[in-house]
Amino acid sequence: VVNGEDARPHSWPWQISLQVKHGSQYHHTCGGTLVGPRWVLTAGHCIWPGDVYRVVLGEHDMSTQEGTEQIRDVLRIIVHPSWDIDFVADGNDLALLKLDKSPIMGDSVGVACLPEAGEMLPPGTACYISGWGNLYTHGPMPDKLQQALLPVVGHSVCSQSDWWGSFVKTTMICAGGDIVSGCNGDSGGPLNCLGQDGRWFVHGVTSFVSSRTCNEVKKPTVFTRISAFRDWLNDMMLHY
Ligand SMILES: CC(C)[C@H](NC(=O)C(F)(F)F)C(=O)N[C@@H](C)C(=O)Nc1ccc(C(F)(F)F)cc1
Repeated sequence: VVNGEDARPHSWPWQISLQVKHGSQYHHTCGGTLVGPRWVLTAGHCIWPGDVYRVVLGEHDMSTQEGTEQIRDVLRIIVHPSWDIDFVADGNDLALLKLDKSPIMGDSVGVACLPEAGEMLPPGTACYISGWGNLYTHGPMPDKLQQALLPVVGHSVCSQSDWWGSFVKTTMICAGGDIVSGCNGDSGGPLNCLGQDGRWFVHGVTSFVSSRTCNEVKKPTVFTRISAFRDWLNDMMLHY
């Protein structure tokens, strides 16, 4: 997250760290959201065939053991059938991970609320991105979970030719701007937006930023719009 701040510990209890095994060590590769007791939603581009993953929940500061961390193995990975890393602009950048067993829910770990199918955020809605991604382009990863307030950019603006043009689809959400943005390592994490009832809802899954620089003018962070995939999510979680 570029130009963000340390999140209050565990204020986004559905935020997870997706970690990939290299040799005998695991390291953070993407964010994700706990969307069911045994289900984590992340980005399709976070998943590479043959890699071994684990999920860390209740995490805040990656450099210390805080006693709130819970580690779970991944039993099954379901990448959206229409996701293609060579066609990022087509969207469908989603993957569902089934955990070997549910984490223990409490103050540090909880399931996210998701928007109903088709629910759209009015432009200008203030949402928070959260993640352990780079603090700036080619910069370091933070130890503590970061967050930043990103205003939602309407599709009519975001699809202008000097913005994302035809690379952005209506199955995506644009948010942020030239000051605050997601960055590599935030991939797959949540876009947290305050609902009418005072609860926080996760509306987006962090998908892409400019390939030139994370916080580029007129290239807001692009998220997969969860409300466009509720049927697929429900079908998968019911069936597998
Ligand atoms: C998509 C991921 C590989 C990666 N995502 C992120 O860093 C994330 F945190 F924003 F999710 C990314 O945007 N990386 C940059 C370097 C990139 O490749 N961006 C990119 C932007 C637009 C498009 C296009 F045009 F296809 F839509 C493709 C890639």
